[in-house]
Amino acid sequence: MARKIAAGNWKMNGVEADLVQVDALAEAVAAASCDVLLCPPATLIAPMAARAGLMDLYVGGQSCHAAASGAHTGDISAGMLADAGATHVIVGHSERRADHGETNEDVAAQVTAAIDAGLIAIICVGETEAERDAEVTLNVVASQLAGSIPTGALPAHIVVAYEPVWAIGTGRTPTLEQIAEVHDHIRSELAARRGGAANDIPLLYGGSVKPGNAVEIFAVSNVDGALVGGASLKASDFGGIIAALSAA
Ligand SMILES: O=C(CO)COP(=O)(O)O
Repeated sequence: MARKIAAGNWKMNGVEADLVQVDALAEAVAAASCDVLLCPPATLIAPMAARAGLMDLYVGGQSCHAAASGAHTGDISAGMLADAGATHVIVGHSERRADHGETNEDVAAQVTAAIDAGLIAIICVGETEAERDAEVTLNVVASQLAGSIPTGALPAHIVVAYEPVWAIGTGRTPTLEQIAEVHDHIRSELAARRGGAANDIPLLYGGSVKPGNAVEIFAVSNVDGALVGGASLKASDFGGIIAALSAA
């Protein structure tokens, strides 16, 4: 059985004053029966980790470079994220793939770097609206999985997040049947390569998850949690999602 994870991706939002949201999450985290992770901008990783103190809250990065160090202006390495207090890193988010031209090969190299630095890599996959309309969603997701996960990566070191691009920040979500179809497909694709160990890889759904739809999404087969954008910025919303996952 895979661990359950409620993960928040703050994207390029948040300044130090917003860390009060971490304090406000204390009760929800203390009551949680799932892992809780927040991925703030890199500038807030260290202060968030310090703020988390004795709380059972993991802190993660949103991206990392494949190299450990060197002449890569503006980039950050997995080792630097770990040094700042991160335990996880999101890789291959569709916004990185679109804004920075990251390919499956780039993502696979980042996953290797993350694991080498002792981080858990949260690998994002998902189709565009045009791909869904063309009925190639399952193929797209399968080829992203095949290309973005290095063969040597152990299940304990990776998490897969299914994030349909058209559902991100739009308030639209796939139907529960569509989520089940993709998550079941991801599980069987992983099992084809890794056998029974694939069952230990948490599969997160991401894209317009809110407290109001979390309960039904967490009841879907092979959904082990969520990667939450907008609703992770407010402790009251994210707390509701954590509670829904804990009860699932
Ligand atoms: O991209 C996402 C998380 O990585 C999802 O964002 P929203 O929850 O804002 O749709």
